[in-house]
Amino acid sequence: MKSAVIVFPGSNCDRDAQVALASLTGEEPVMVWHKDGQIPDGTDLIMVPGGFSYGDYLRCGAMAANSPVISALKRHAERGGYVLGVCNGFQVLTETRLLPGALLRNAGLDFVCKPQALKVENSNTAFTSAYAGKDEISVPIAHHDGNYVADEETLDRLEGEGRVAFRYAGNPNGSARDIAGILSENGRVLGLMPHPERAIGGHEGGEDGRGMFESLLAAI
Ligand SMILES: NC(=O)CC[C@H](N)C(=O)O
Repeated sequence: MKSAVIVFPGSNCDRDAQVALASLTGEEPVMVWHKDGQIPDGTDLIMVPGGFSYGDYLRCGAMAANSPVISALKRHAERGGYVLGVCNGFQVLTETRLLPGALLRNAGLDFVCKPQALKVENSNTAFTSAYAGKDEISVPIAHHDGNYVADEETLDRLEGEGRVAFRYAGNPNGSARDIAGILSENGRVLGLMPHPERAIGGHEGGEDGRGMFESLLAAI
């Protein structure tokens, strides 16, 4: 599987993403500086990592969503390529409109940083098939703007189309309908606030994040 990780000024989970992809897919991802604007041909998966792109100024992800690499990201998604946006990456994907809705300040106004129980809401997707038969997993969260909102019609559509991939078991941030991660219409773009790349079985946050990479490997 050929993957790329986009790096913005202020990304801070890009190296975690690099380590997770290299160790779980067997191939080093290409690290793409956002200003270069180019994604190598033949890339299967683009990962938009977590962090504080442009210092979270204006709105989290808003400035990154206007950077030169975004047109290549959109072309990749339009061609049916896979995209995984984690935390700040999820915020970037909503700001680019590759995913619907928005991520607002946590309802409690605090930065939340802890292991988080998640319900696997749909294990019949390219990102979640490895979780089949597993209802609940634990993946770390670390954010201050994870409060997912969308209008009722959009939320109903996401649920009706099986595009809610993960829900929080114990809502940490006020997200509508406990939503932790959603898919695009074609099921190939996943945005989620929890960090699977920090839970791959090392010394950090357990190993329940591995399933997302293993599912992708099987799908691709
Ligand atoms: N870990 C992250 O990606 C943080 C995301 C974002 N900057 C927030 O705090 O909401």
